[in-house]
Amino acid sequence: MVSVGIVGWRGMVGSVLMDRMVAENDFGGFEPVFFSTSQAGKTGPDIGTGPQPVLDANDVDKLAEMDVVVSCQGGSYTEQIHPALRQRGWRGYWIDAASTLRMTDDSMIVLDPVNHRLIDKALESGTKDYIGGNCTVSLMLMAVGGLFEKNWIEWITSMTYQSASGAGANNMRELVAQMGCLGDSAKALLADPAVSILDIDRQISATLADPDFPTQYFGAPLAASLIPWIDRAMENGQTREEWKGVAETNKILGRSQNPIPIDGQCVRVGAMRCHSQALTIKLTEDLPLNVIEDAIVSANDWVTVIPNDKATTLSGLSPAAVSGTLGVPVGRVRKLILGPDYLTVFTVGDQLLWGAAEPLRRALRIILSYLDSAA
Ligand SMILES: NC(=O)C1=CN([C@@H]2O[C@H](COP(=O)(O)OP(=O)(O)OC[C@H]3O[C@@H](n4cnc5c(N)ncnc54)[C@H](OP(=O)(O)O)[C@@H]3O)[C@@H](O)[C@H]2O)C=CC1
Ligand SMILES: N[C@@H](CC(=O)OP(=O)(O)O)C(=O)O
Repeated sequence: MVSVGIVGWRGMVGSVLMDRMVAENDFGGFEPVFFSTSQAGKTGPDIGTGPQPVLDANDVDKLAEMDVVVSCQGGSYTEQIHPALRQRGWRGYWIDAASTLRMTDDSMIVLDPVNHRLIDKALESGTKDYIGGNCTVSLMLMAVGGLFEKNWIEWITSMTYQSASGAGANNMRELVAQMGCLGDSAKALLADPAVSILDIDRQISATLADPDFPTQYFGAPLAASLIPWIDRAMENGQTREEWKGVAETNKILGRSQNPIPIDGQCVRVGAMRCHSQALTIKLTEDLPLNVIEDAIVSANDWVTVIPNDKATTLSGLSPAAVSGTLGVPVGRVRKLILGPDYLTVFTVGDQLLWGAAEPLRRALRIILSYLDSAA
């Protein structure tokens, strides 16, 4: 039976992955083996088949016994373990959430509703590293993959509204702590309807500026504010998150030789786990909106078009509405006054599901079924 080593199952992305695998009955037909850098010898996650022993995730010999390794452990783990495994001749499949291997020549970025055909080709040609894409990129492609498929996109500029979860579990906690701190500081003033809103605003501003305001992880207030910087600086003035938009999208689409220009500003906002994006799309031709919407919704089973009215937008096109679901709504679809070939859309998606865990569990299924058919 195929053995699948799972590393990083305790973390945020890994826990979402475990939940999805249990929900989809993915555990079956292979032998799961759980690894941890800190819990070796303890009991693993409950996957409905009784307690699982946990092995040491730094034990390269044990990992090398696996046919497939799935890692949600993070980039430094990948940097250390992946080369060690390959150097000792391991030819197994490596599926990873971390960005480390995404742009290597030997890897495939997996987002099967968009690039299943390329994944199949990669399997046939012997590719062994299958890496989940950047969350913002994967969610953008889930939203408007239909327009890419039709070759209707000349370029895109994306303005993002990215959730705290993209920065990690501690950052999510810090966002909630910041919200709590602000709420507490204004509580007495809010209780008195006669208090001026400007007094409340002054109180909030003072709390945001207080040296004790919790900013250890974000480095700045996020609640009642935003942070227009994600990831590290690139030499050309982009942040790395912005660079990933063009680099990863074109790799996922297999267009590295003939890339579609994509650029914009990536901004952290006070949402918990859904990234939102406003896209300006330069179309290759003037297409009617109904034709555009048809192409968007027919691209995959999760994307929907939200009618461009206030009530439906408020109820269906927000992080609050989408959080914890696999749905990828696309709304505010209209032509810009810039011209008939300038389209704008707004889209929201769960950053931990389609943005991280879901492409990995589906890549595992594809690889297992490939191994099964090759056996
Ligand atoms: N966060 C995100 O939204 C996204 C993350 N990714 C990538 O996924 C990878 C993992 O990210 P993420 O899940 O956020 O990382 P986490 O920090 O949540 O988890 C990583 C590891 O930390 C260890 N750990 C230490 N203390 C705890 C604890 N109290 N609870 C749970 N785990 C703990 C666990 O390893 P051990 O069992 O060995 O102790 C765990 O596997 C990163 O490479 C990231 O780039 C990709 C897309 C989106
Ligand atoms: N950088 C993303 C999250 C993430 O982990 O991205 P990547 O997998 O590309 O490092 C964000 O902060 O929202």
